[in-house]
Amino acid sequence: MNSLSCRSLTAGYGRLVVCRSIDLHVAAGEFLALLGPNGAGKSTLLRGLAGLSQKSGEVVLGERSLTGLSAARRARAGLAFVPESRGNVFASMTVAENMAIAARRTPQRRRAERRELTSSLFPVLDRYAAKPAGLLSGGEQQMLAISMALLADPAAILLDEPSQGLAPSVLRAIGEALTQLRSTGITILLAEQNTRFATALADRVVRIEQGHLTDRPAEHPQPGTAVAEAGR
Ligand SMILES: Nc1ncnc2c1ncn2[C@@H]1O[C@H](COP(=O)(O)OP(=O)(O)OP(=O)(O)O)[C@@H](O)[C@H]1O
Repeated sequence: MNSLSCRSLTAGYGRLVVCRSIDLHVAAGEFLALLGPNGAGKSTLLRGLAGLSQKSGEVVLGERSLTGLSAARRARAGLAFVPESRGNVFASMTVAENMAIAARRTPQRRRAERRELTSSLFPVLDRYAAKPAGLLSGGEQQMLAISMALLADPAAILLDEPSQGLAPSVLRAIGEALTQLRSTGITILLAEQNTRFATALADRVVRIEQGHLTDRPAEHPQPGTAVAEAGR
């Protein structure tokens, strides 16, 4: 696990600047939720950290500067990113093949440990090992996408609205998995519109509005206490 921070991060698309001069620090092992309404810039900030929309500023993972590195290199350096959109899996390949691809750079011994973790987070995927990933439900594809990110053995993970469009029971399963993941000590930055879901899980919450972090206080119950409720 490593801390993740950015300083004066500006991110956007082409000429469009969405996030301007963002300073953010996620401590090693912390679970931070980034909350904000539709279009506030949550995805753009995560994409900036991941190397997909950064225009300027610094991004640092642990002791290592990721500034100037491509998204692929940032991933290899230990920063995993699970984007918002569905279809973050290889649809025509089986669940097992998707997992094997995700774990290909992970050392053999560590790979077995990671596989044990993902199997315990999302046991349903074990039943579908031989099924083409494209035939999984949206929620199961989300579980597979998170599993694939974890199989690469990252130090920190960026999760973009994993709750989006999920049925309450699936949301509950994802929430429980994230609670379990939190206890492994991995650094987590979760972008969410679902305040209830995110505040139930996170150690700390920050808000973003119109591309700026704000000081507006957020509702913040004890970590992990309302996961089941948030999924109802
Ligand atoms: N690929 C893109 N090209 C141009 N503009 C974009 C692109 N993606 C997002 N935007 C714009 O950037 C702004 C912020 O969008 P972003 O997706 O970061 O917000 P968000 O907080 O994640 O919202 P949501 O919860 O709806 O996903 C919006 O005005 C959006 O239209």
